[in-house]
Parts: sequence; C-alpha cells; structure tokens
Amino acid sequence: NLLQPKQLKNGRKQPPGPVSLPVIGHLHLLGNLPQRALQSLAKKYGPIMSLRLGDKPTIVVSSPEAAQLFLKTHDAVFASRPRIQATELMSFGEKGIALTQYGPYWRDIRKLCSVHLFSPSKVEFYAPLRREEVGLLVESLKRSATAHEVVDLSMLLYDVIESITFKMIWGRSKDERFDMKGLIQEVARLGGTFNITDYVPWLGKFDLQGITQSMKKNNKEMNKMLETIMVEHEQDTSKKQEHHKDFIDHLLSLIHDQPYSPHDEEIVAIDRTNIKAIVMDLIIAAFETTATTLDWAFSELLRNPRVMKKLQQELENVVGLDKMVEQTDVEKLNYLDMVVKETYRLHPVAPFLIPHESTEDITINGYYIKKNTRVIVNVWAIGRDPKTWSENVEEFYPERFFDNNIDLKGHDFELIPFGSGRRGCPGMLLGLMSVKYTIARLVHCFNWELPNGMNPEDIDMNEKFGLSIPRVKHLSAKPTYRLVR
Ligand code: HEM
Repeated sequence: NLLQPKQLKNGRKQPPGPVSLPVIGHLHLLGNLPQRALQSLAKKYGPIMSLRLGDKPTIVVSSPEAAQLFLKTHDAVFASRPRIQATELMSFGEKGIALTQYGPYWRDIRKLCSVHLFSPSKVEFYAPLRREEVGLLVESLKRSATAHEVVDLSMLLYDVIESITFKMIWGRSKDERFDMKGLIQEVARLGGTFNITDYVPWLGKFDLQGITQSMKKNNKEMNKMLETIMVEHEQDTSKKQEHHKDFIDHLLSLIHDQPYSPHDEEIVAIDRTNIKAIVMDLIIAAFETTATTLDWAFSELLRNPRVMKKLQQELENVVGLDKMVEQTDVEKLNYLDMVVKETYRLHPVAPFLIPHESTEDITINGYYIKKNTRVIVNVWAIGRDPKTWSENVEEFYPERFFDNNIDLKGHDFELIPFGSGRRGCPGMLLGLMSVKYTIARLVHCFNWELPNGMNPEDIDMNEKFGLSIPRVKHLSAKPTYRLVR
C-alpha cells in the first residue's frame, strides 16, 4: 500500500513517499514543471507526502486541510525559511524579508515595512501613481486601436507594472542606465531553479548549473544599481512633500530620523545594506507576481469571451460608458473579484509559495517531522483538486465563487495564492489593487480581439516554472476603443 507511512527505526512514522535514490533523493522526479510532477505524486502518496530533495528532508502539502495544519495550526513551527544559496548571494545574507529565517530580525523588519509600506493607507497613497501609469497605457492602446494594430499585451502589462513598482519604490519608472527588468527577471529565474548546491552541498564547488556564478554577477549589478539610487536619494535635498515620497525615502528616514537606540527594543537597526536587501526583495515580490497575474488574467479573458463580455457588462452597469473606472469603483465590482480569484485558482503565480522550514521536531496527524524539514505547499495542485472544485477544475468559471465566501486573505485554505499566516504576503492589498484596477480599466475601455482570426481555444496556455510561473509565449491582441468619451 503506497499510502503506508514510512516506519522509522525508533517506531515513529514519517509521511508516505516514493522510494528515493542515493545522493539526489527525489530530485529527478521534479522535471521541468515540478508543480505538475508533485501533483501526480500526491495523487499516489497523499496530501502530506515526504520526499528527500538531495539530502534535505521535505514535506509536500497538497490539500486545503493539510495546508491549514502547516500554515495555521502549527504556523509558528513552520514559519522559517531554508538557508539557500540565493539568500546568501542575492539577498545580502538574510537582510531582507522574504528569505530571512524566522526570528526577531525578520519580525521587526516585517513590522516596519507593514506600517510604512503596506498598510491600507499606503494603498490609497499610491492611487494617483497607479491612475497615471495605467492612464498612459490606455492612451497608447487608443493610438494602437486607431491604427488597427495588434499589440504585445504581455509586454505592455509587464511594462505598466514595472513603471508602477519602480515609481512606488524609488520614484522613477524607467532608468536608461540600468536594465532593471532584465536583472529582476534573472533573479526570478535563478531563484526559481532547483539549485543542486542547496540540496547536495558538496557538489556546490563544481557549480554544475552555473548558478553560483550567475547569482554573483547579478548581485554585483544589483548592488551597483541600488547603491546609485540610494546615494541619489540621500543627495536630494529638495525637501520632498509627504505625498512625493517613495519606499526608499521612507526607509532612509528610518536610518536618519530614528537612530537605533539599544534601550529601545521597538526599533530595529537598519543600515544601507538592510535597505538594499529589503528594496531588492520588494521589487521582486511586487513586480513579477503582479505582472504575471495580469498576463494570466488576460489570457483567460481572451480564451473565454463569455466571461470578458460579462465583465464588460458589470463595468457598464456600475460605471457606465461615459466615464473612466476609478480605484474607488473597484470594491463594487463583484464579478471582477470572482475573475481575479478564478485566475489565482488556476494560475497561482507562486505555485509553491516560498518554501517554509520547521524550527523544531513535531508530530502532525501521527507523522513525525524533524526540525529543519522543508515544507512545500503545492498551491497549484490545491487549485485543481476536483474534490474541492468539482469536476470542471480545468474550466475558467468565475461563477464558482458566486455563492461561497472564499476570499484571498488566507483564511480559506482552498485558495491561498498569497500564502497564509505569519509568512503570508504582506503586499496583498497593494498587489490586488494594481491587478484589479488594471484589468478594470483595460476591459472597460477596449474590446479585445485575437489576431488573424485566431480561435480563443488556440491560445497557447503553456507555462514556465520559476519563482513565478509565467506564460511561455507572449499574448497578442487587437484593441478597439469602446467608451463614448
Ligand atoms: C499581486 C500579486 C502577489 C502575489 C500573488 C504574492 C504572493 C506571495 C506569496 C505566495 C508569498 C509567500 C507566502 C509564504 O511563503 O507563505 C509572498 C511573500 C511576500 N510578498 Fe507577495 N505577492 C504579491 C504581491 C506583493 C507585493 C505588491 C508586495 C510588496 C510591495 C509583496 C511583498 C511580499 C513580501 C515582502 C513577502 C515575504 C513575506 C515573508 O517572508 O515574511 N508581494 N507573496
């Protein structure tokens, strides 16, 4: 019986799992799309499965009930992160948030950022910025519509989120001196690759995948870019008004306005390296995730003209055709909310969240799990489980959210694209506003047609695996302006 727990010598039981190979353990089973490979394995071995990735014991969690056990019931035990090479080489040695071990430093930094950068008032604070950037995109699409042009929608969506993210973080959208998008996409690629050094450390010195070298190169360039940007912020003596301040201004003021006092436990010591590490985490956490969500949302809307029409109808009813949709309208758009949830169900941009790690030995459901075990939550598989979502799991059907209260906040473990608990995404409100507002504006302003009479079902929906799961191919479409102003 495959579901038999593994019996340990001391009589304890480990969760079931496949037979492993020497040295690599189960690494060979992951393939190019690990989210799918682990989904198939979980069908055989169950929702709490044990694997060994190289020499790292790993638990793969694949059902809502199991996710709740690890992210809520025993949240505190699994709130740490594994020490991986990327932390050292790309996150300035645990000085950021996302890859930093659970403990007082992480807690303080996260609290600081939550207050200064992620709070609901900050979502409002950046509303004019989002309005301006999405407005520029609408204007450029109007010109394409007049010229009957097909546009590279994926590229435009990544560009608008790039502009919003960079302006929010350091006050300018594009900077010809640096290839910011390239550097970030490289981080996402490197961070998402199963790095053999993390699993079979003694192979590290050979750098078989060339990852160590690429990480060092990337970090050198990132460091140079972030240093330049910080120095420019520090040299800018034009006393910025509060509403012109970006993330870096806020973080720098924490060094300059609130010097660390050893007597004051409330304030954590922040120096320039911390700021670089935090800023780097934030751009990666905010840019790829938001842009990839939008790319998938539009892929599904174009593939499902019925849903696109229904969303346009909602916008017409709530906003009308003679004015622009505003961010204050977003909360009235219930069908849009369901479209976004359905997008996340099928395309959770972080298919495994970020790996968690346990900080003590624990027994869960009768299974013994050792300290320092990694936990991968396969959110991708949870979203496609017919037991939760009925047999039409592969169908993009936003109406499935019509008569239930499932939301994205991390209380409903069937849908946790932002994670849940202590390590859940602190930027959710900020990200969701950019996602919803951009979809609303573009669907309200334009009708969208596929190029060359292409059939909706022929859209290539293939995905790549990385830190996020983006589309393999760019999405192209032809806009026609539809508002009466
Ligand atoms: C809109 C799309 C977004 C999605 C789908 C998303 C998803 C996630 C996920 C799945 C995690 C890991 C949760 C876990 O390990 O349990 C995470 C962590 C994080 N996210 Fe987001 N995120 C998004 C946007 C943002 C934005 C806009 C920001 C900041 C401005 C942000 C900042 C962070 C940070 C700092 C962490 C690390 C938290 C920690 O380790 O304590 N995210 N996000």
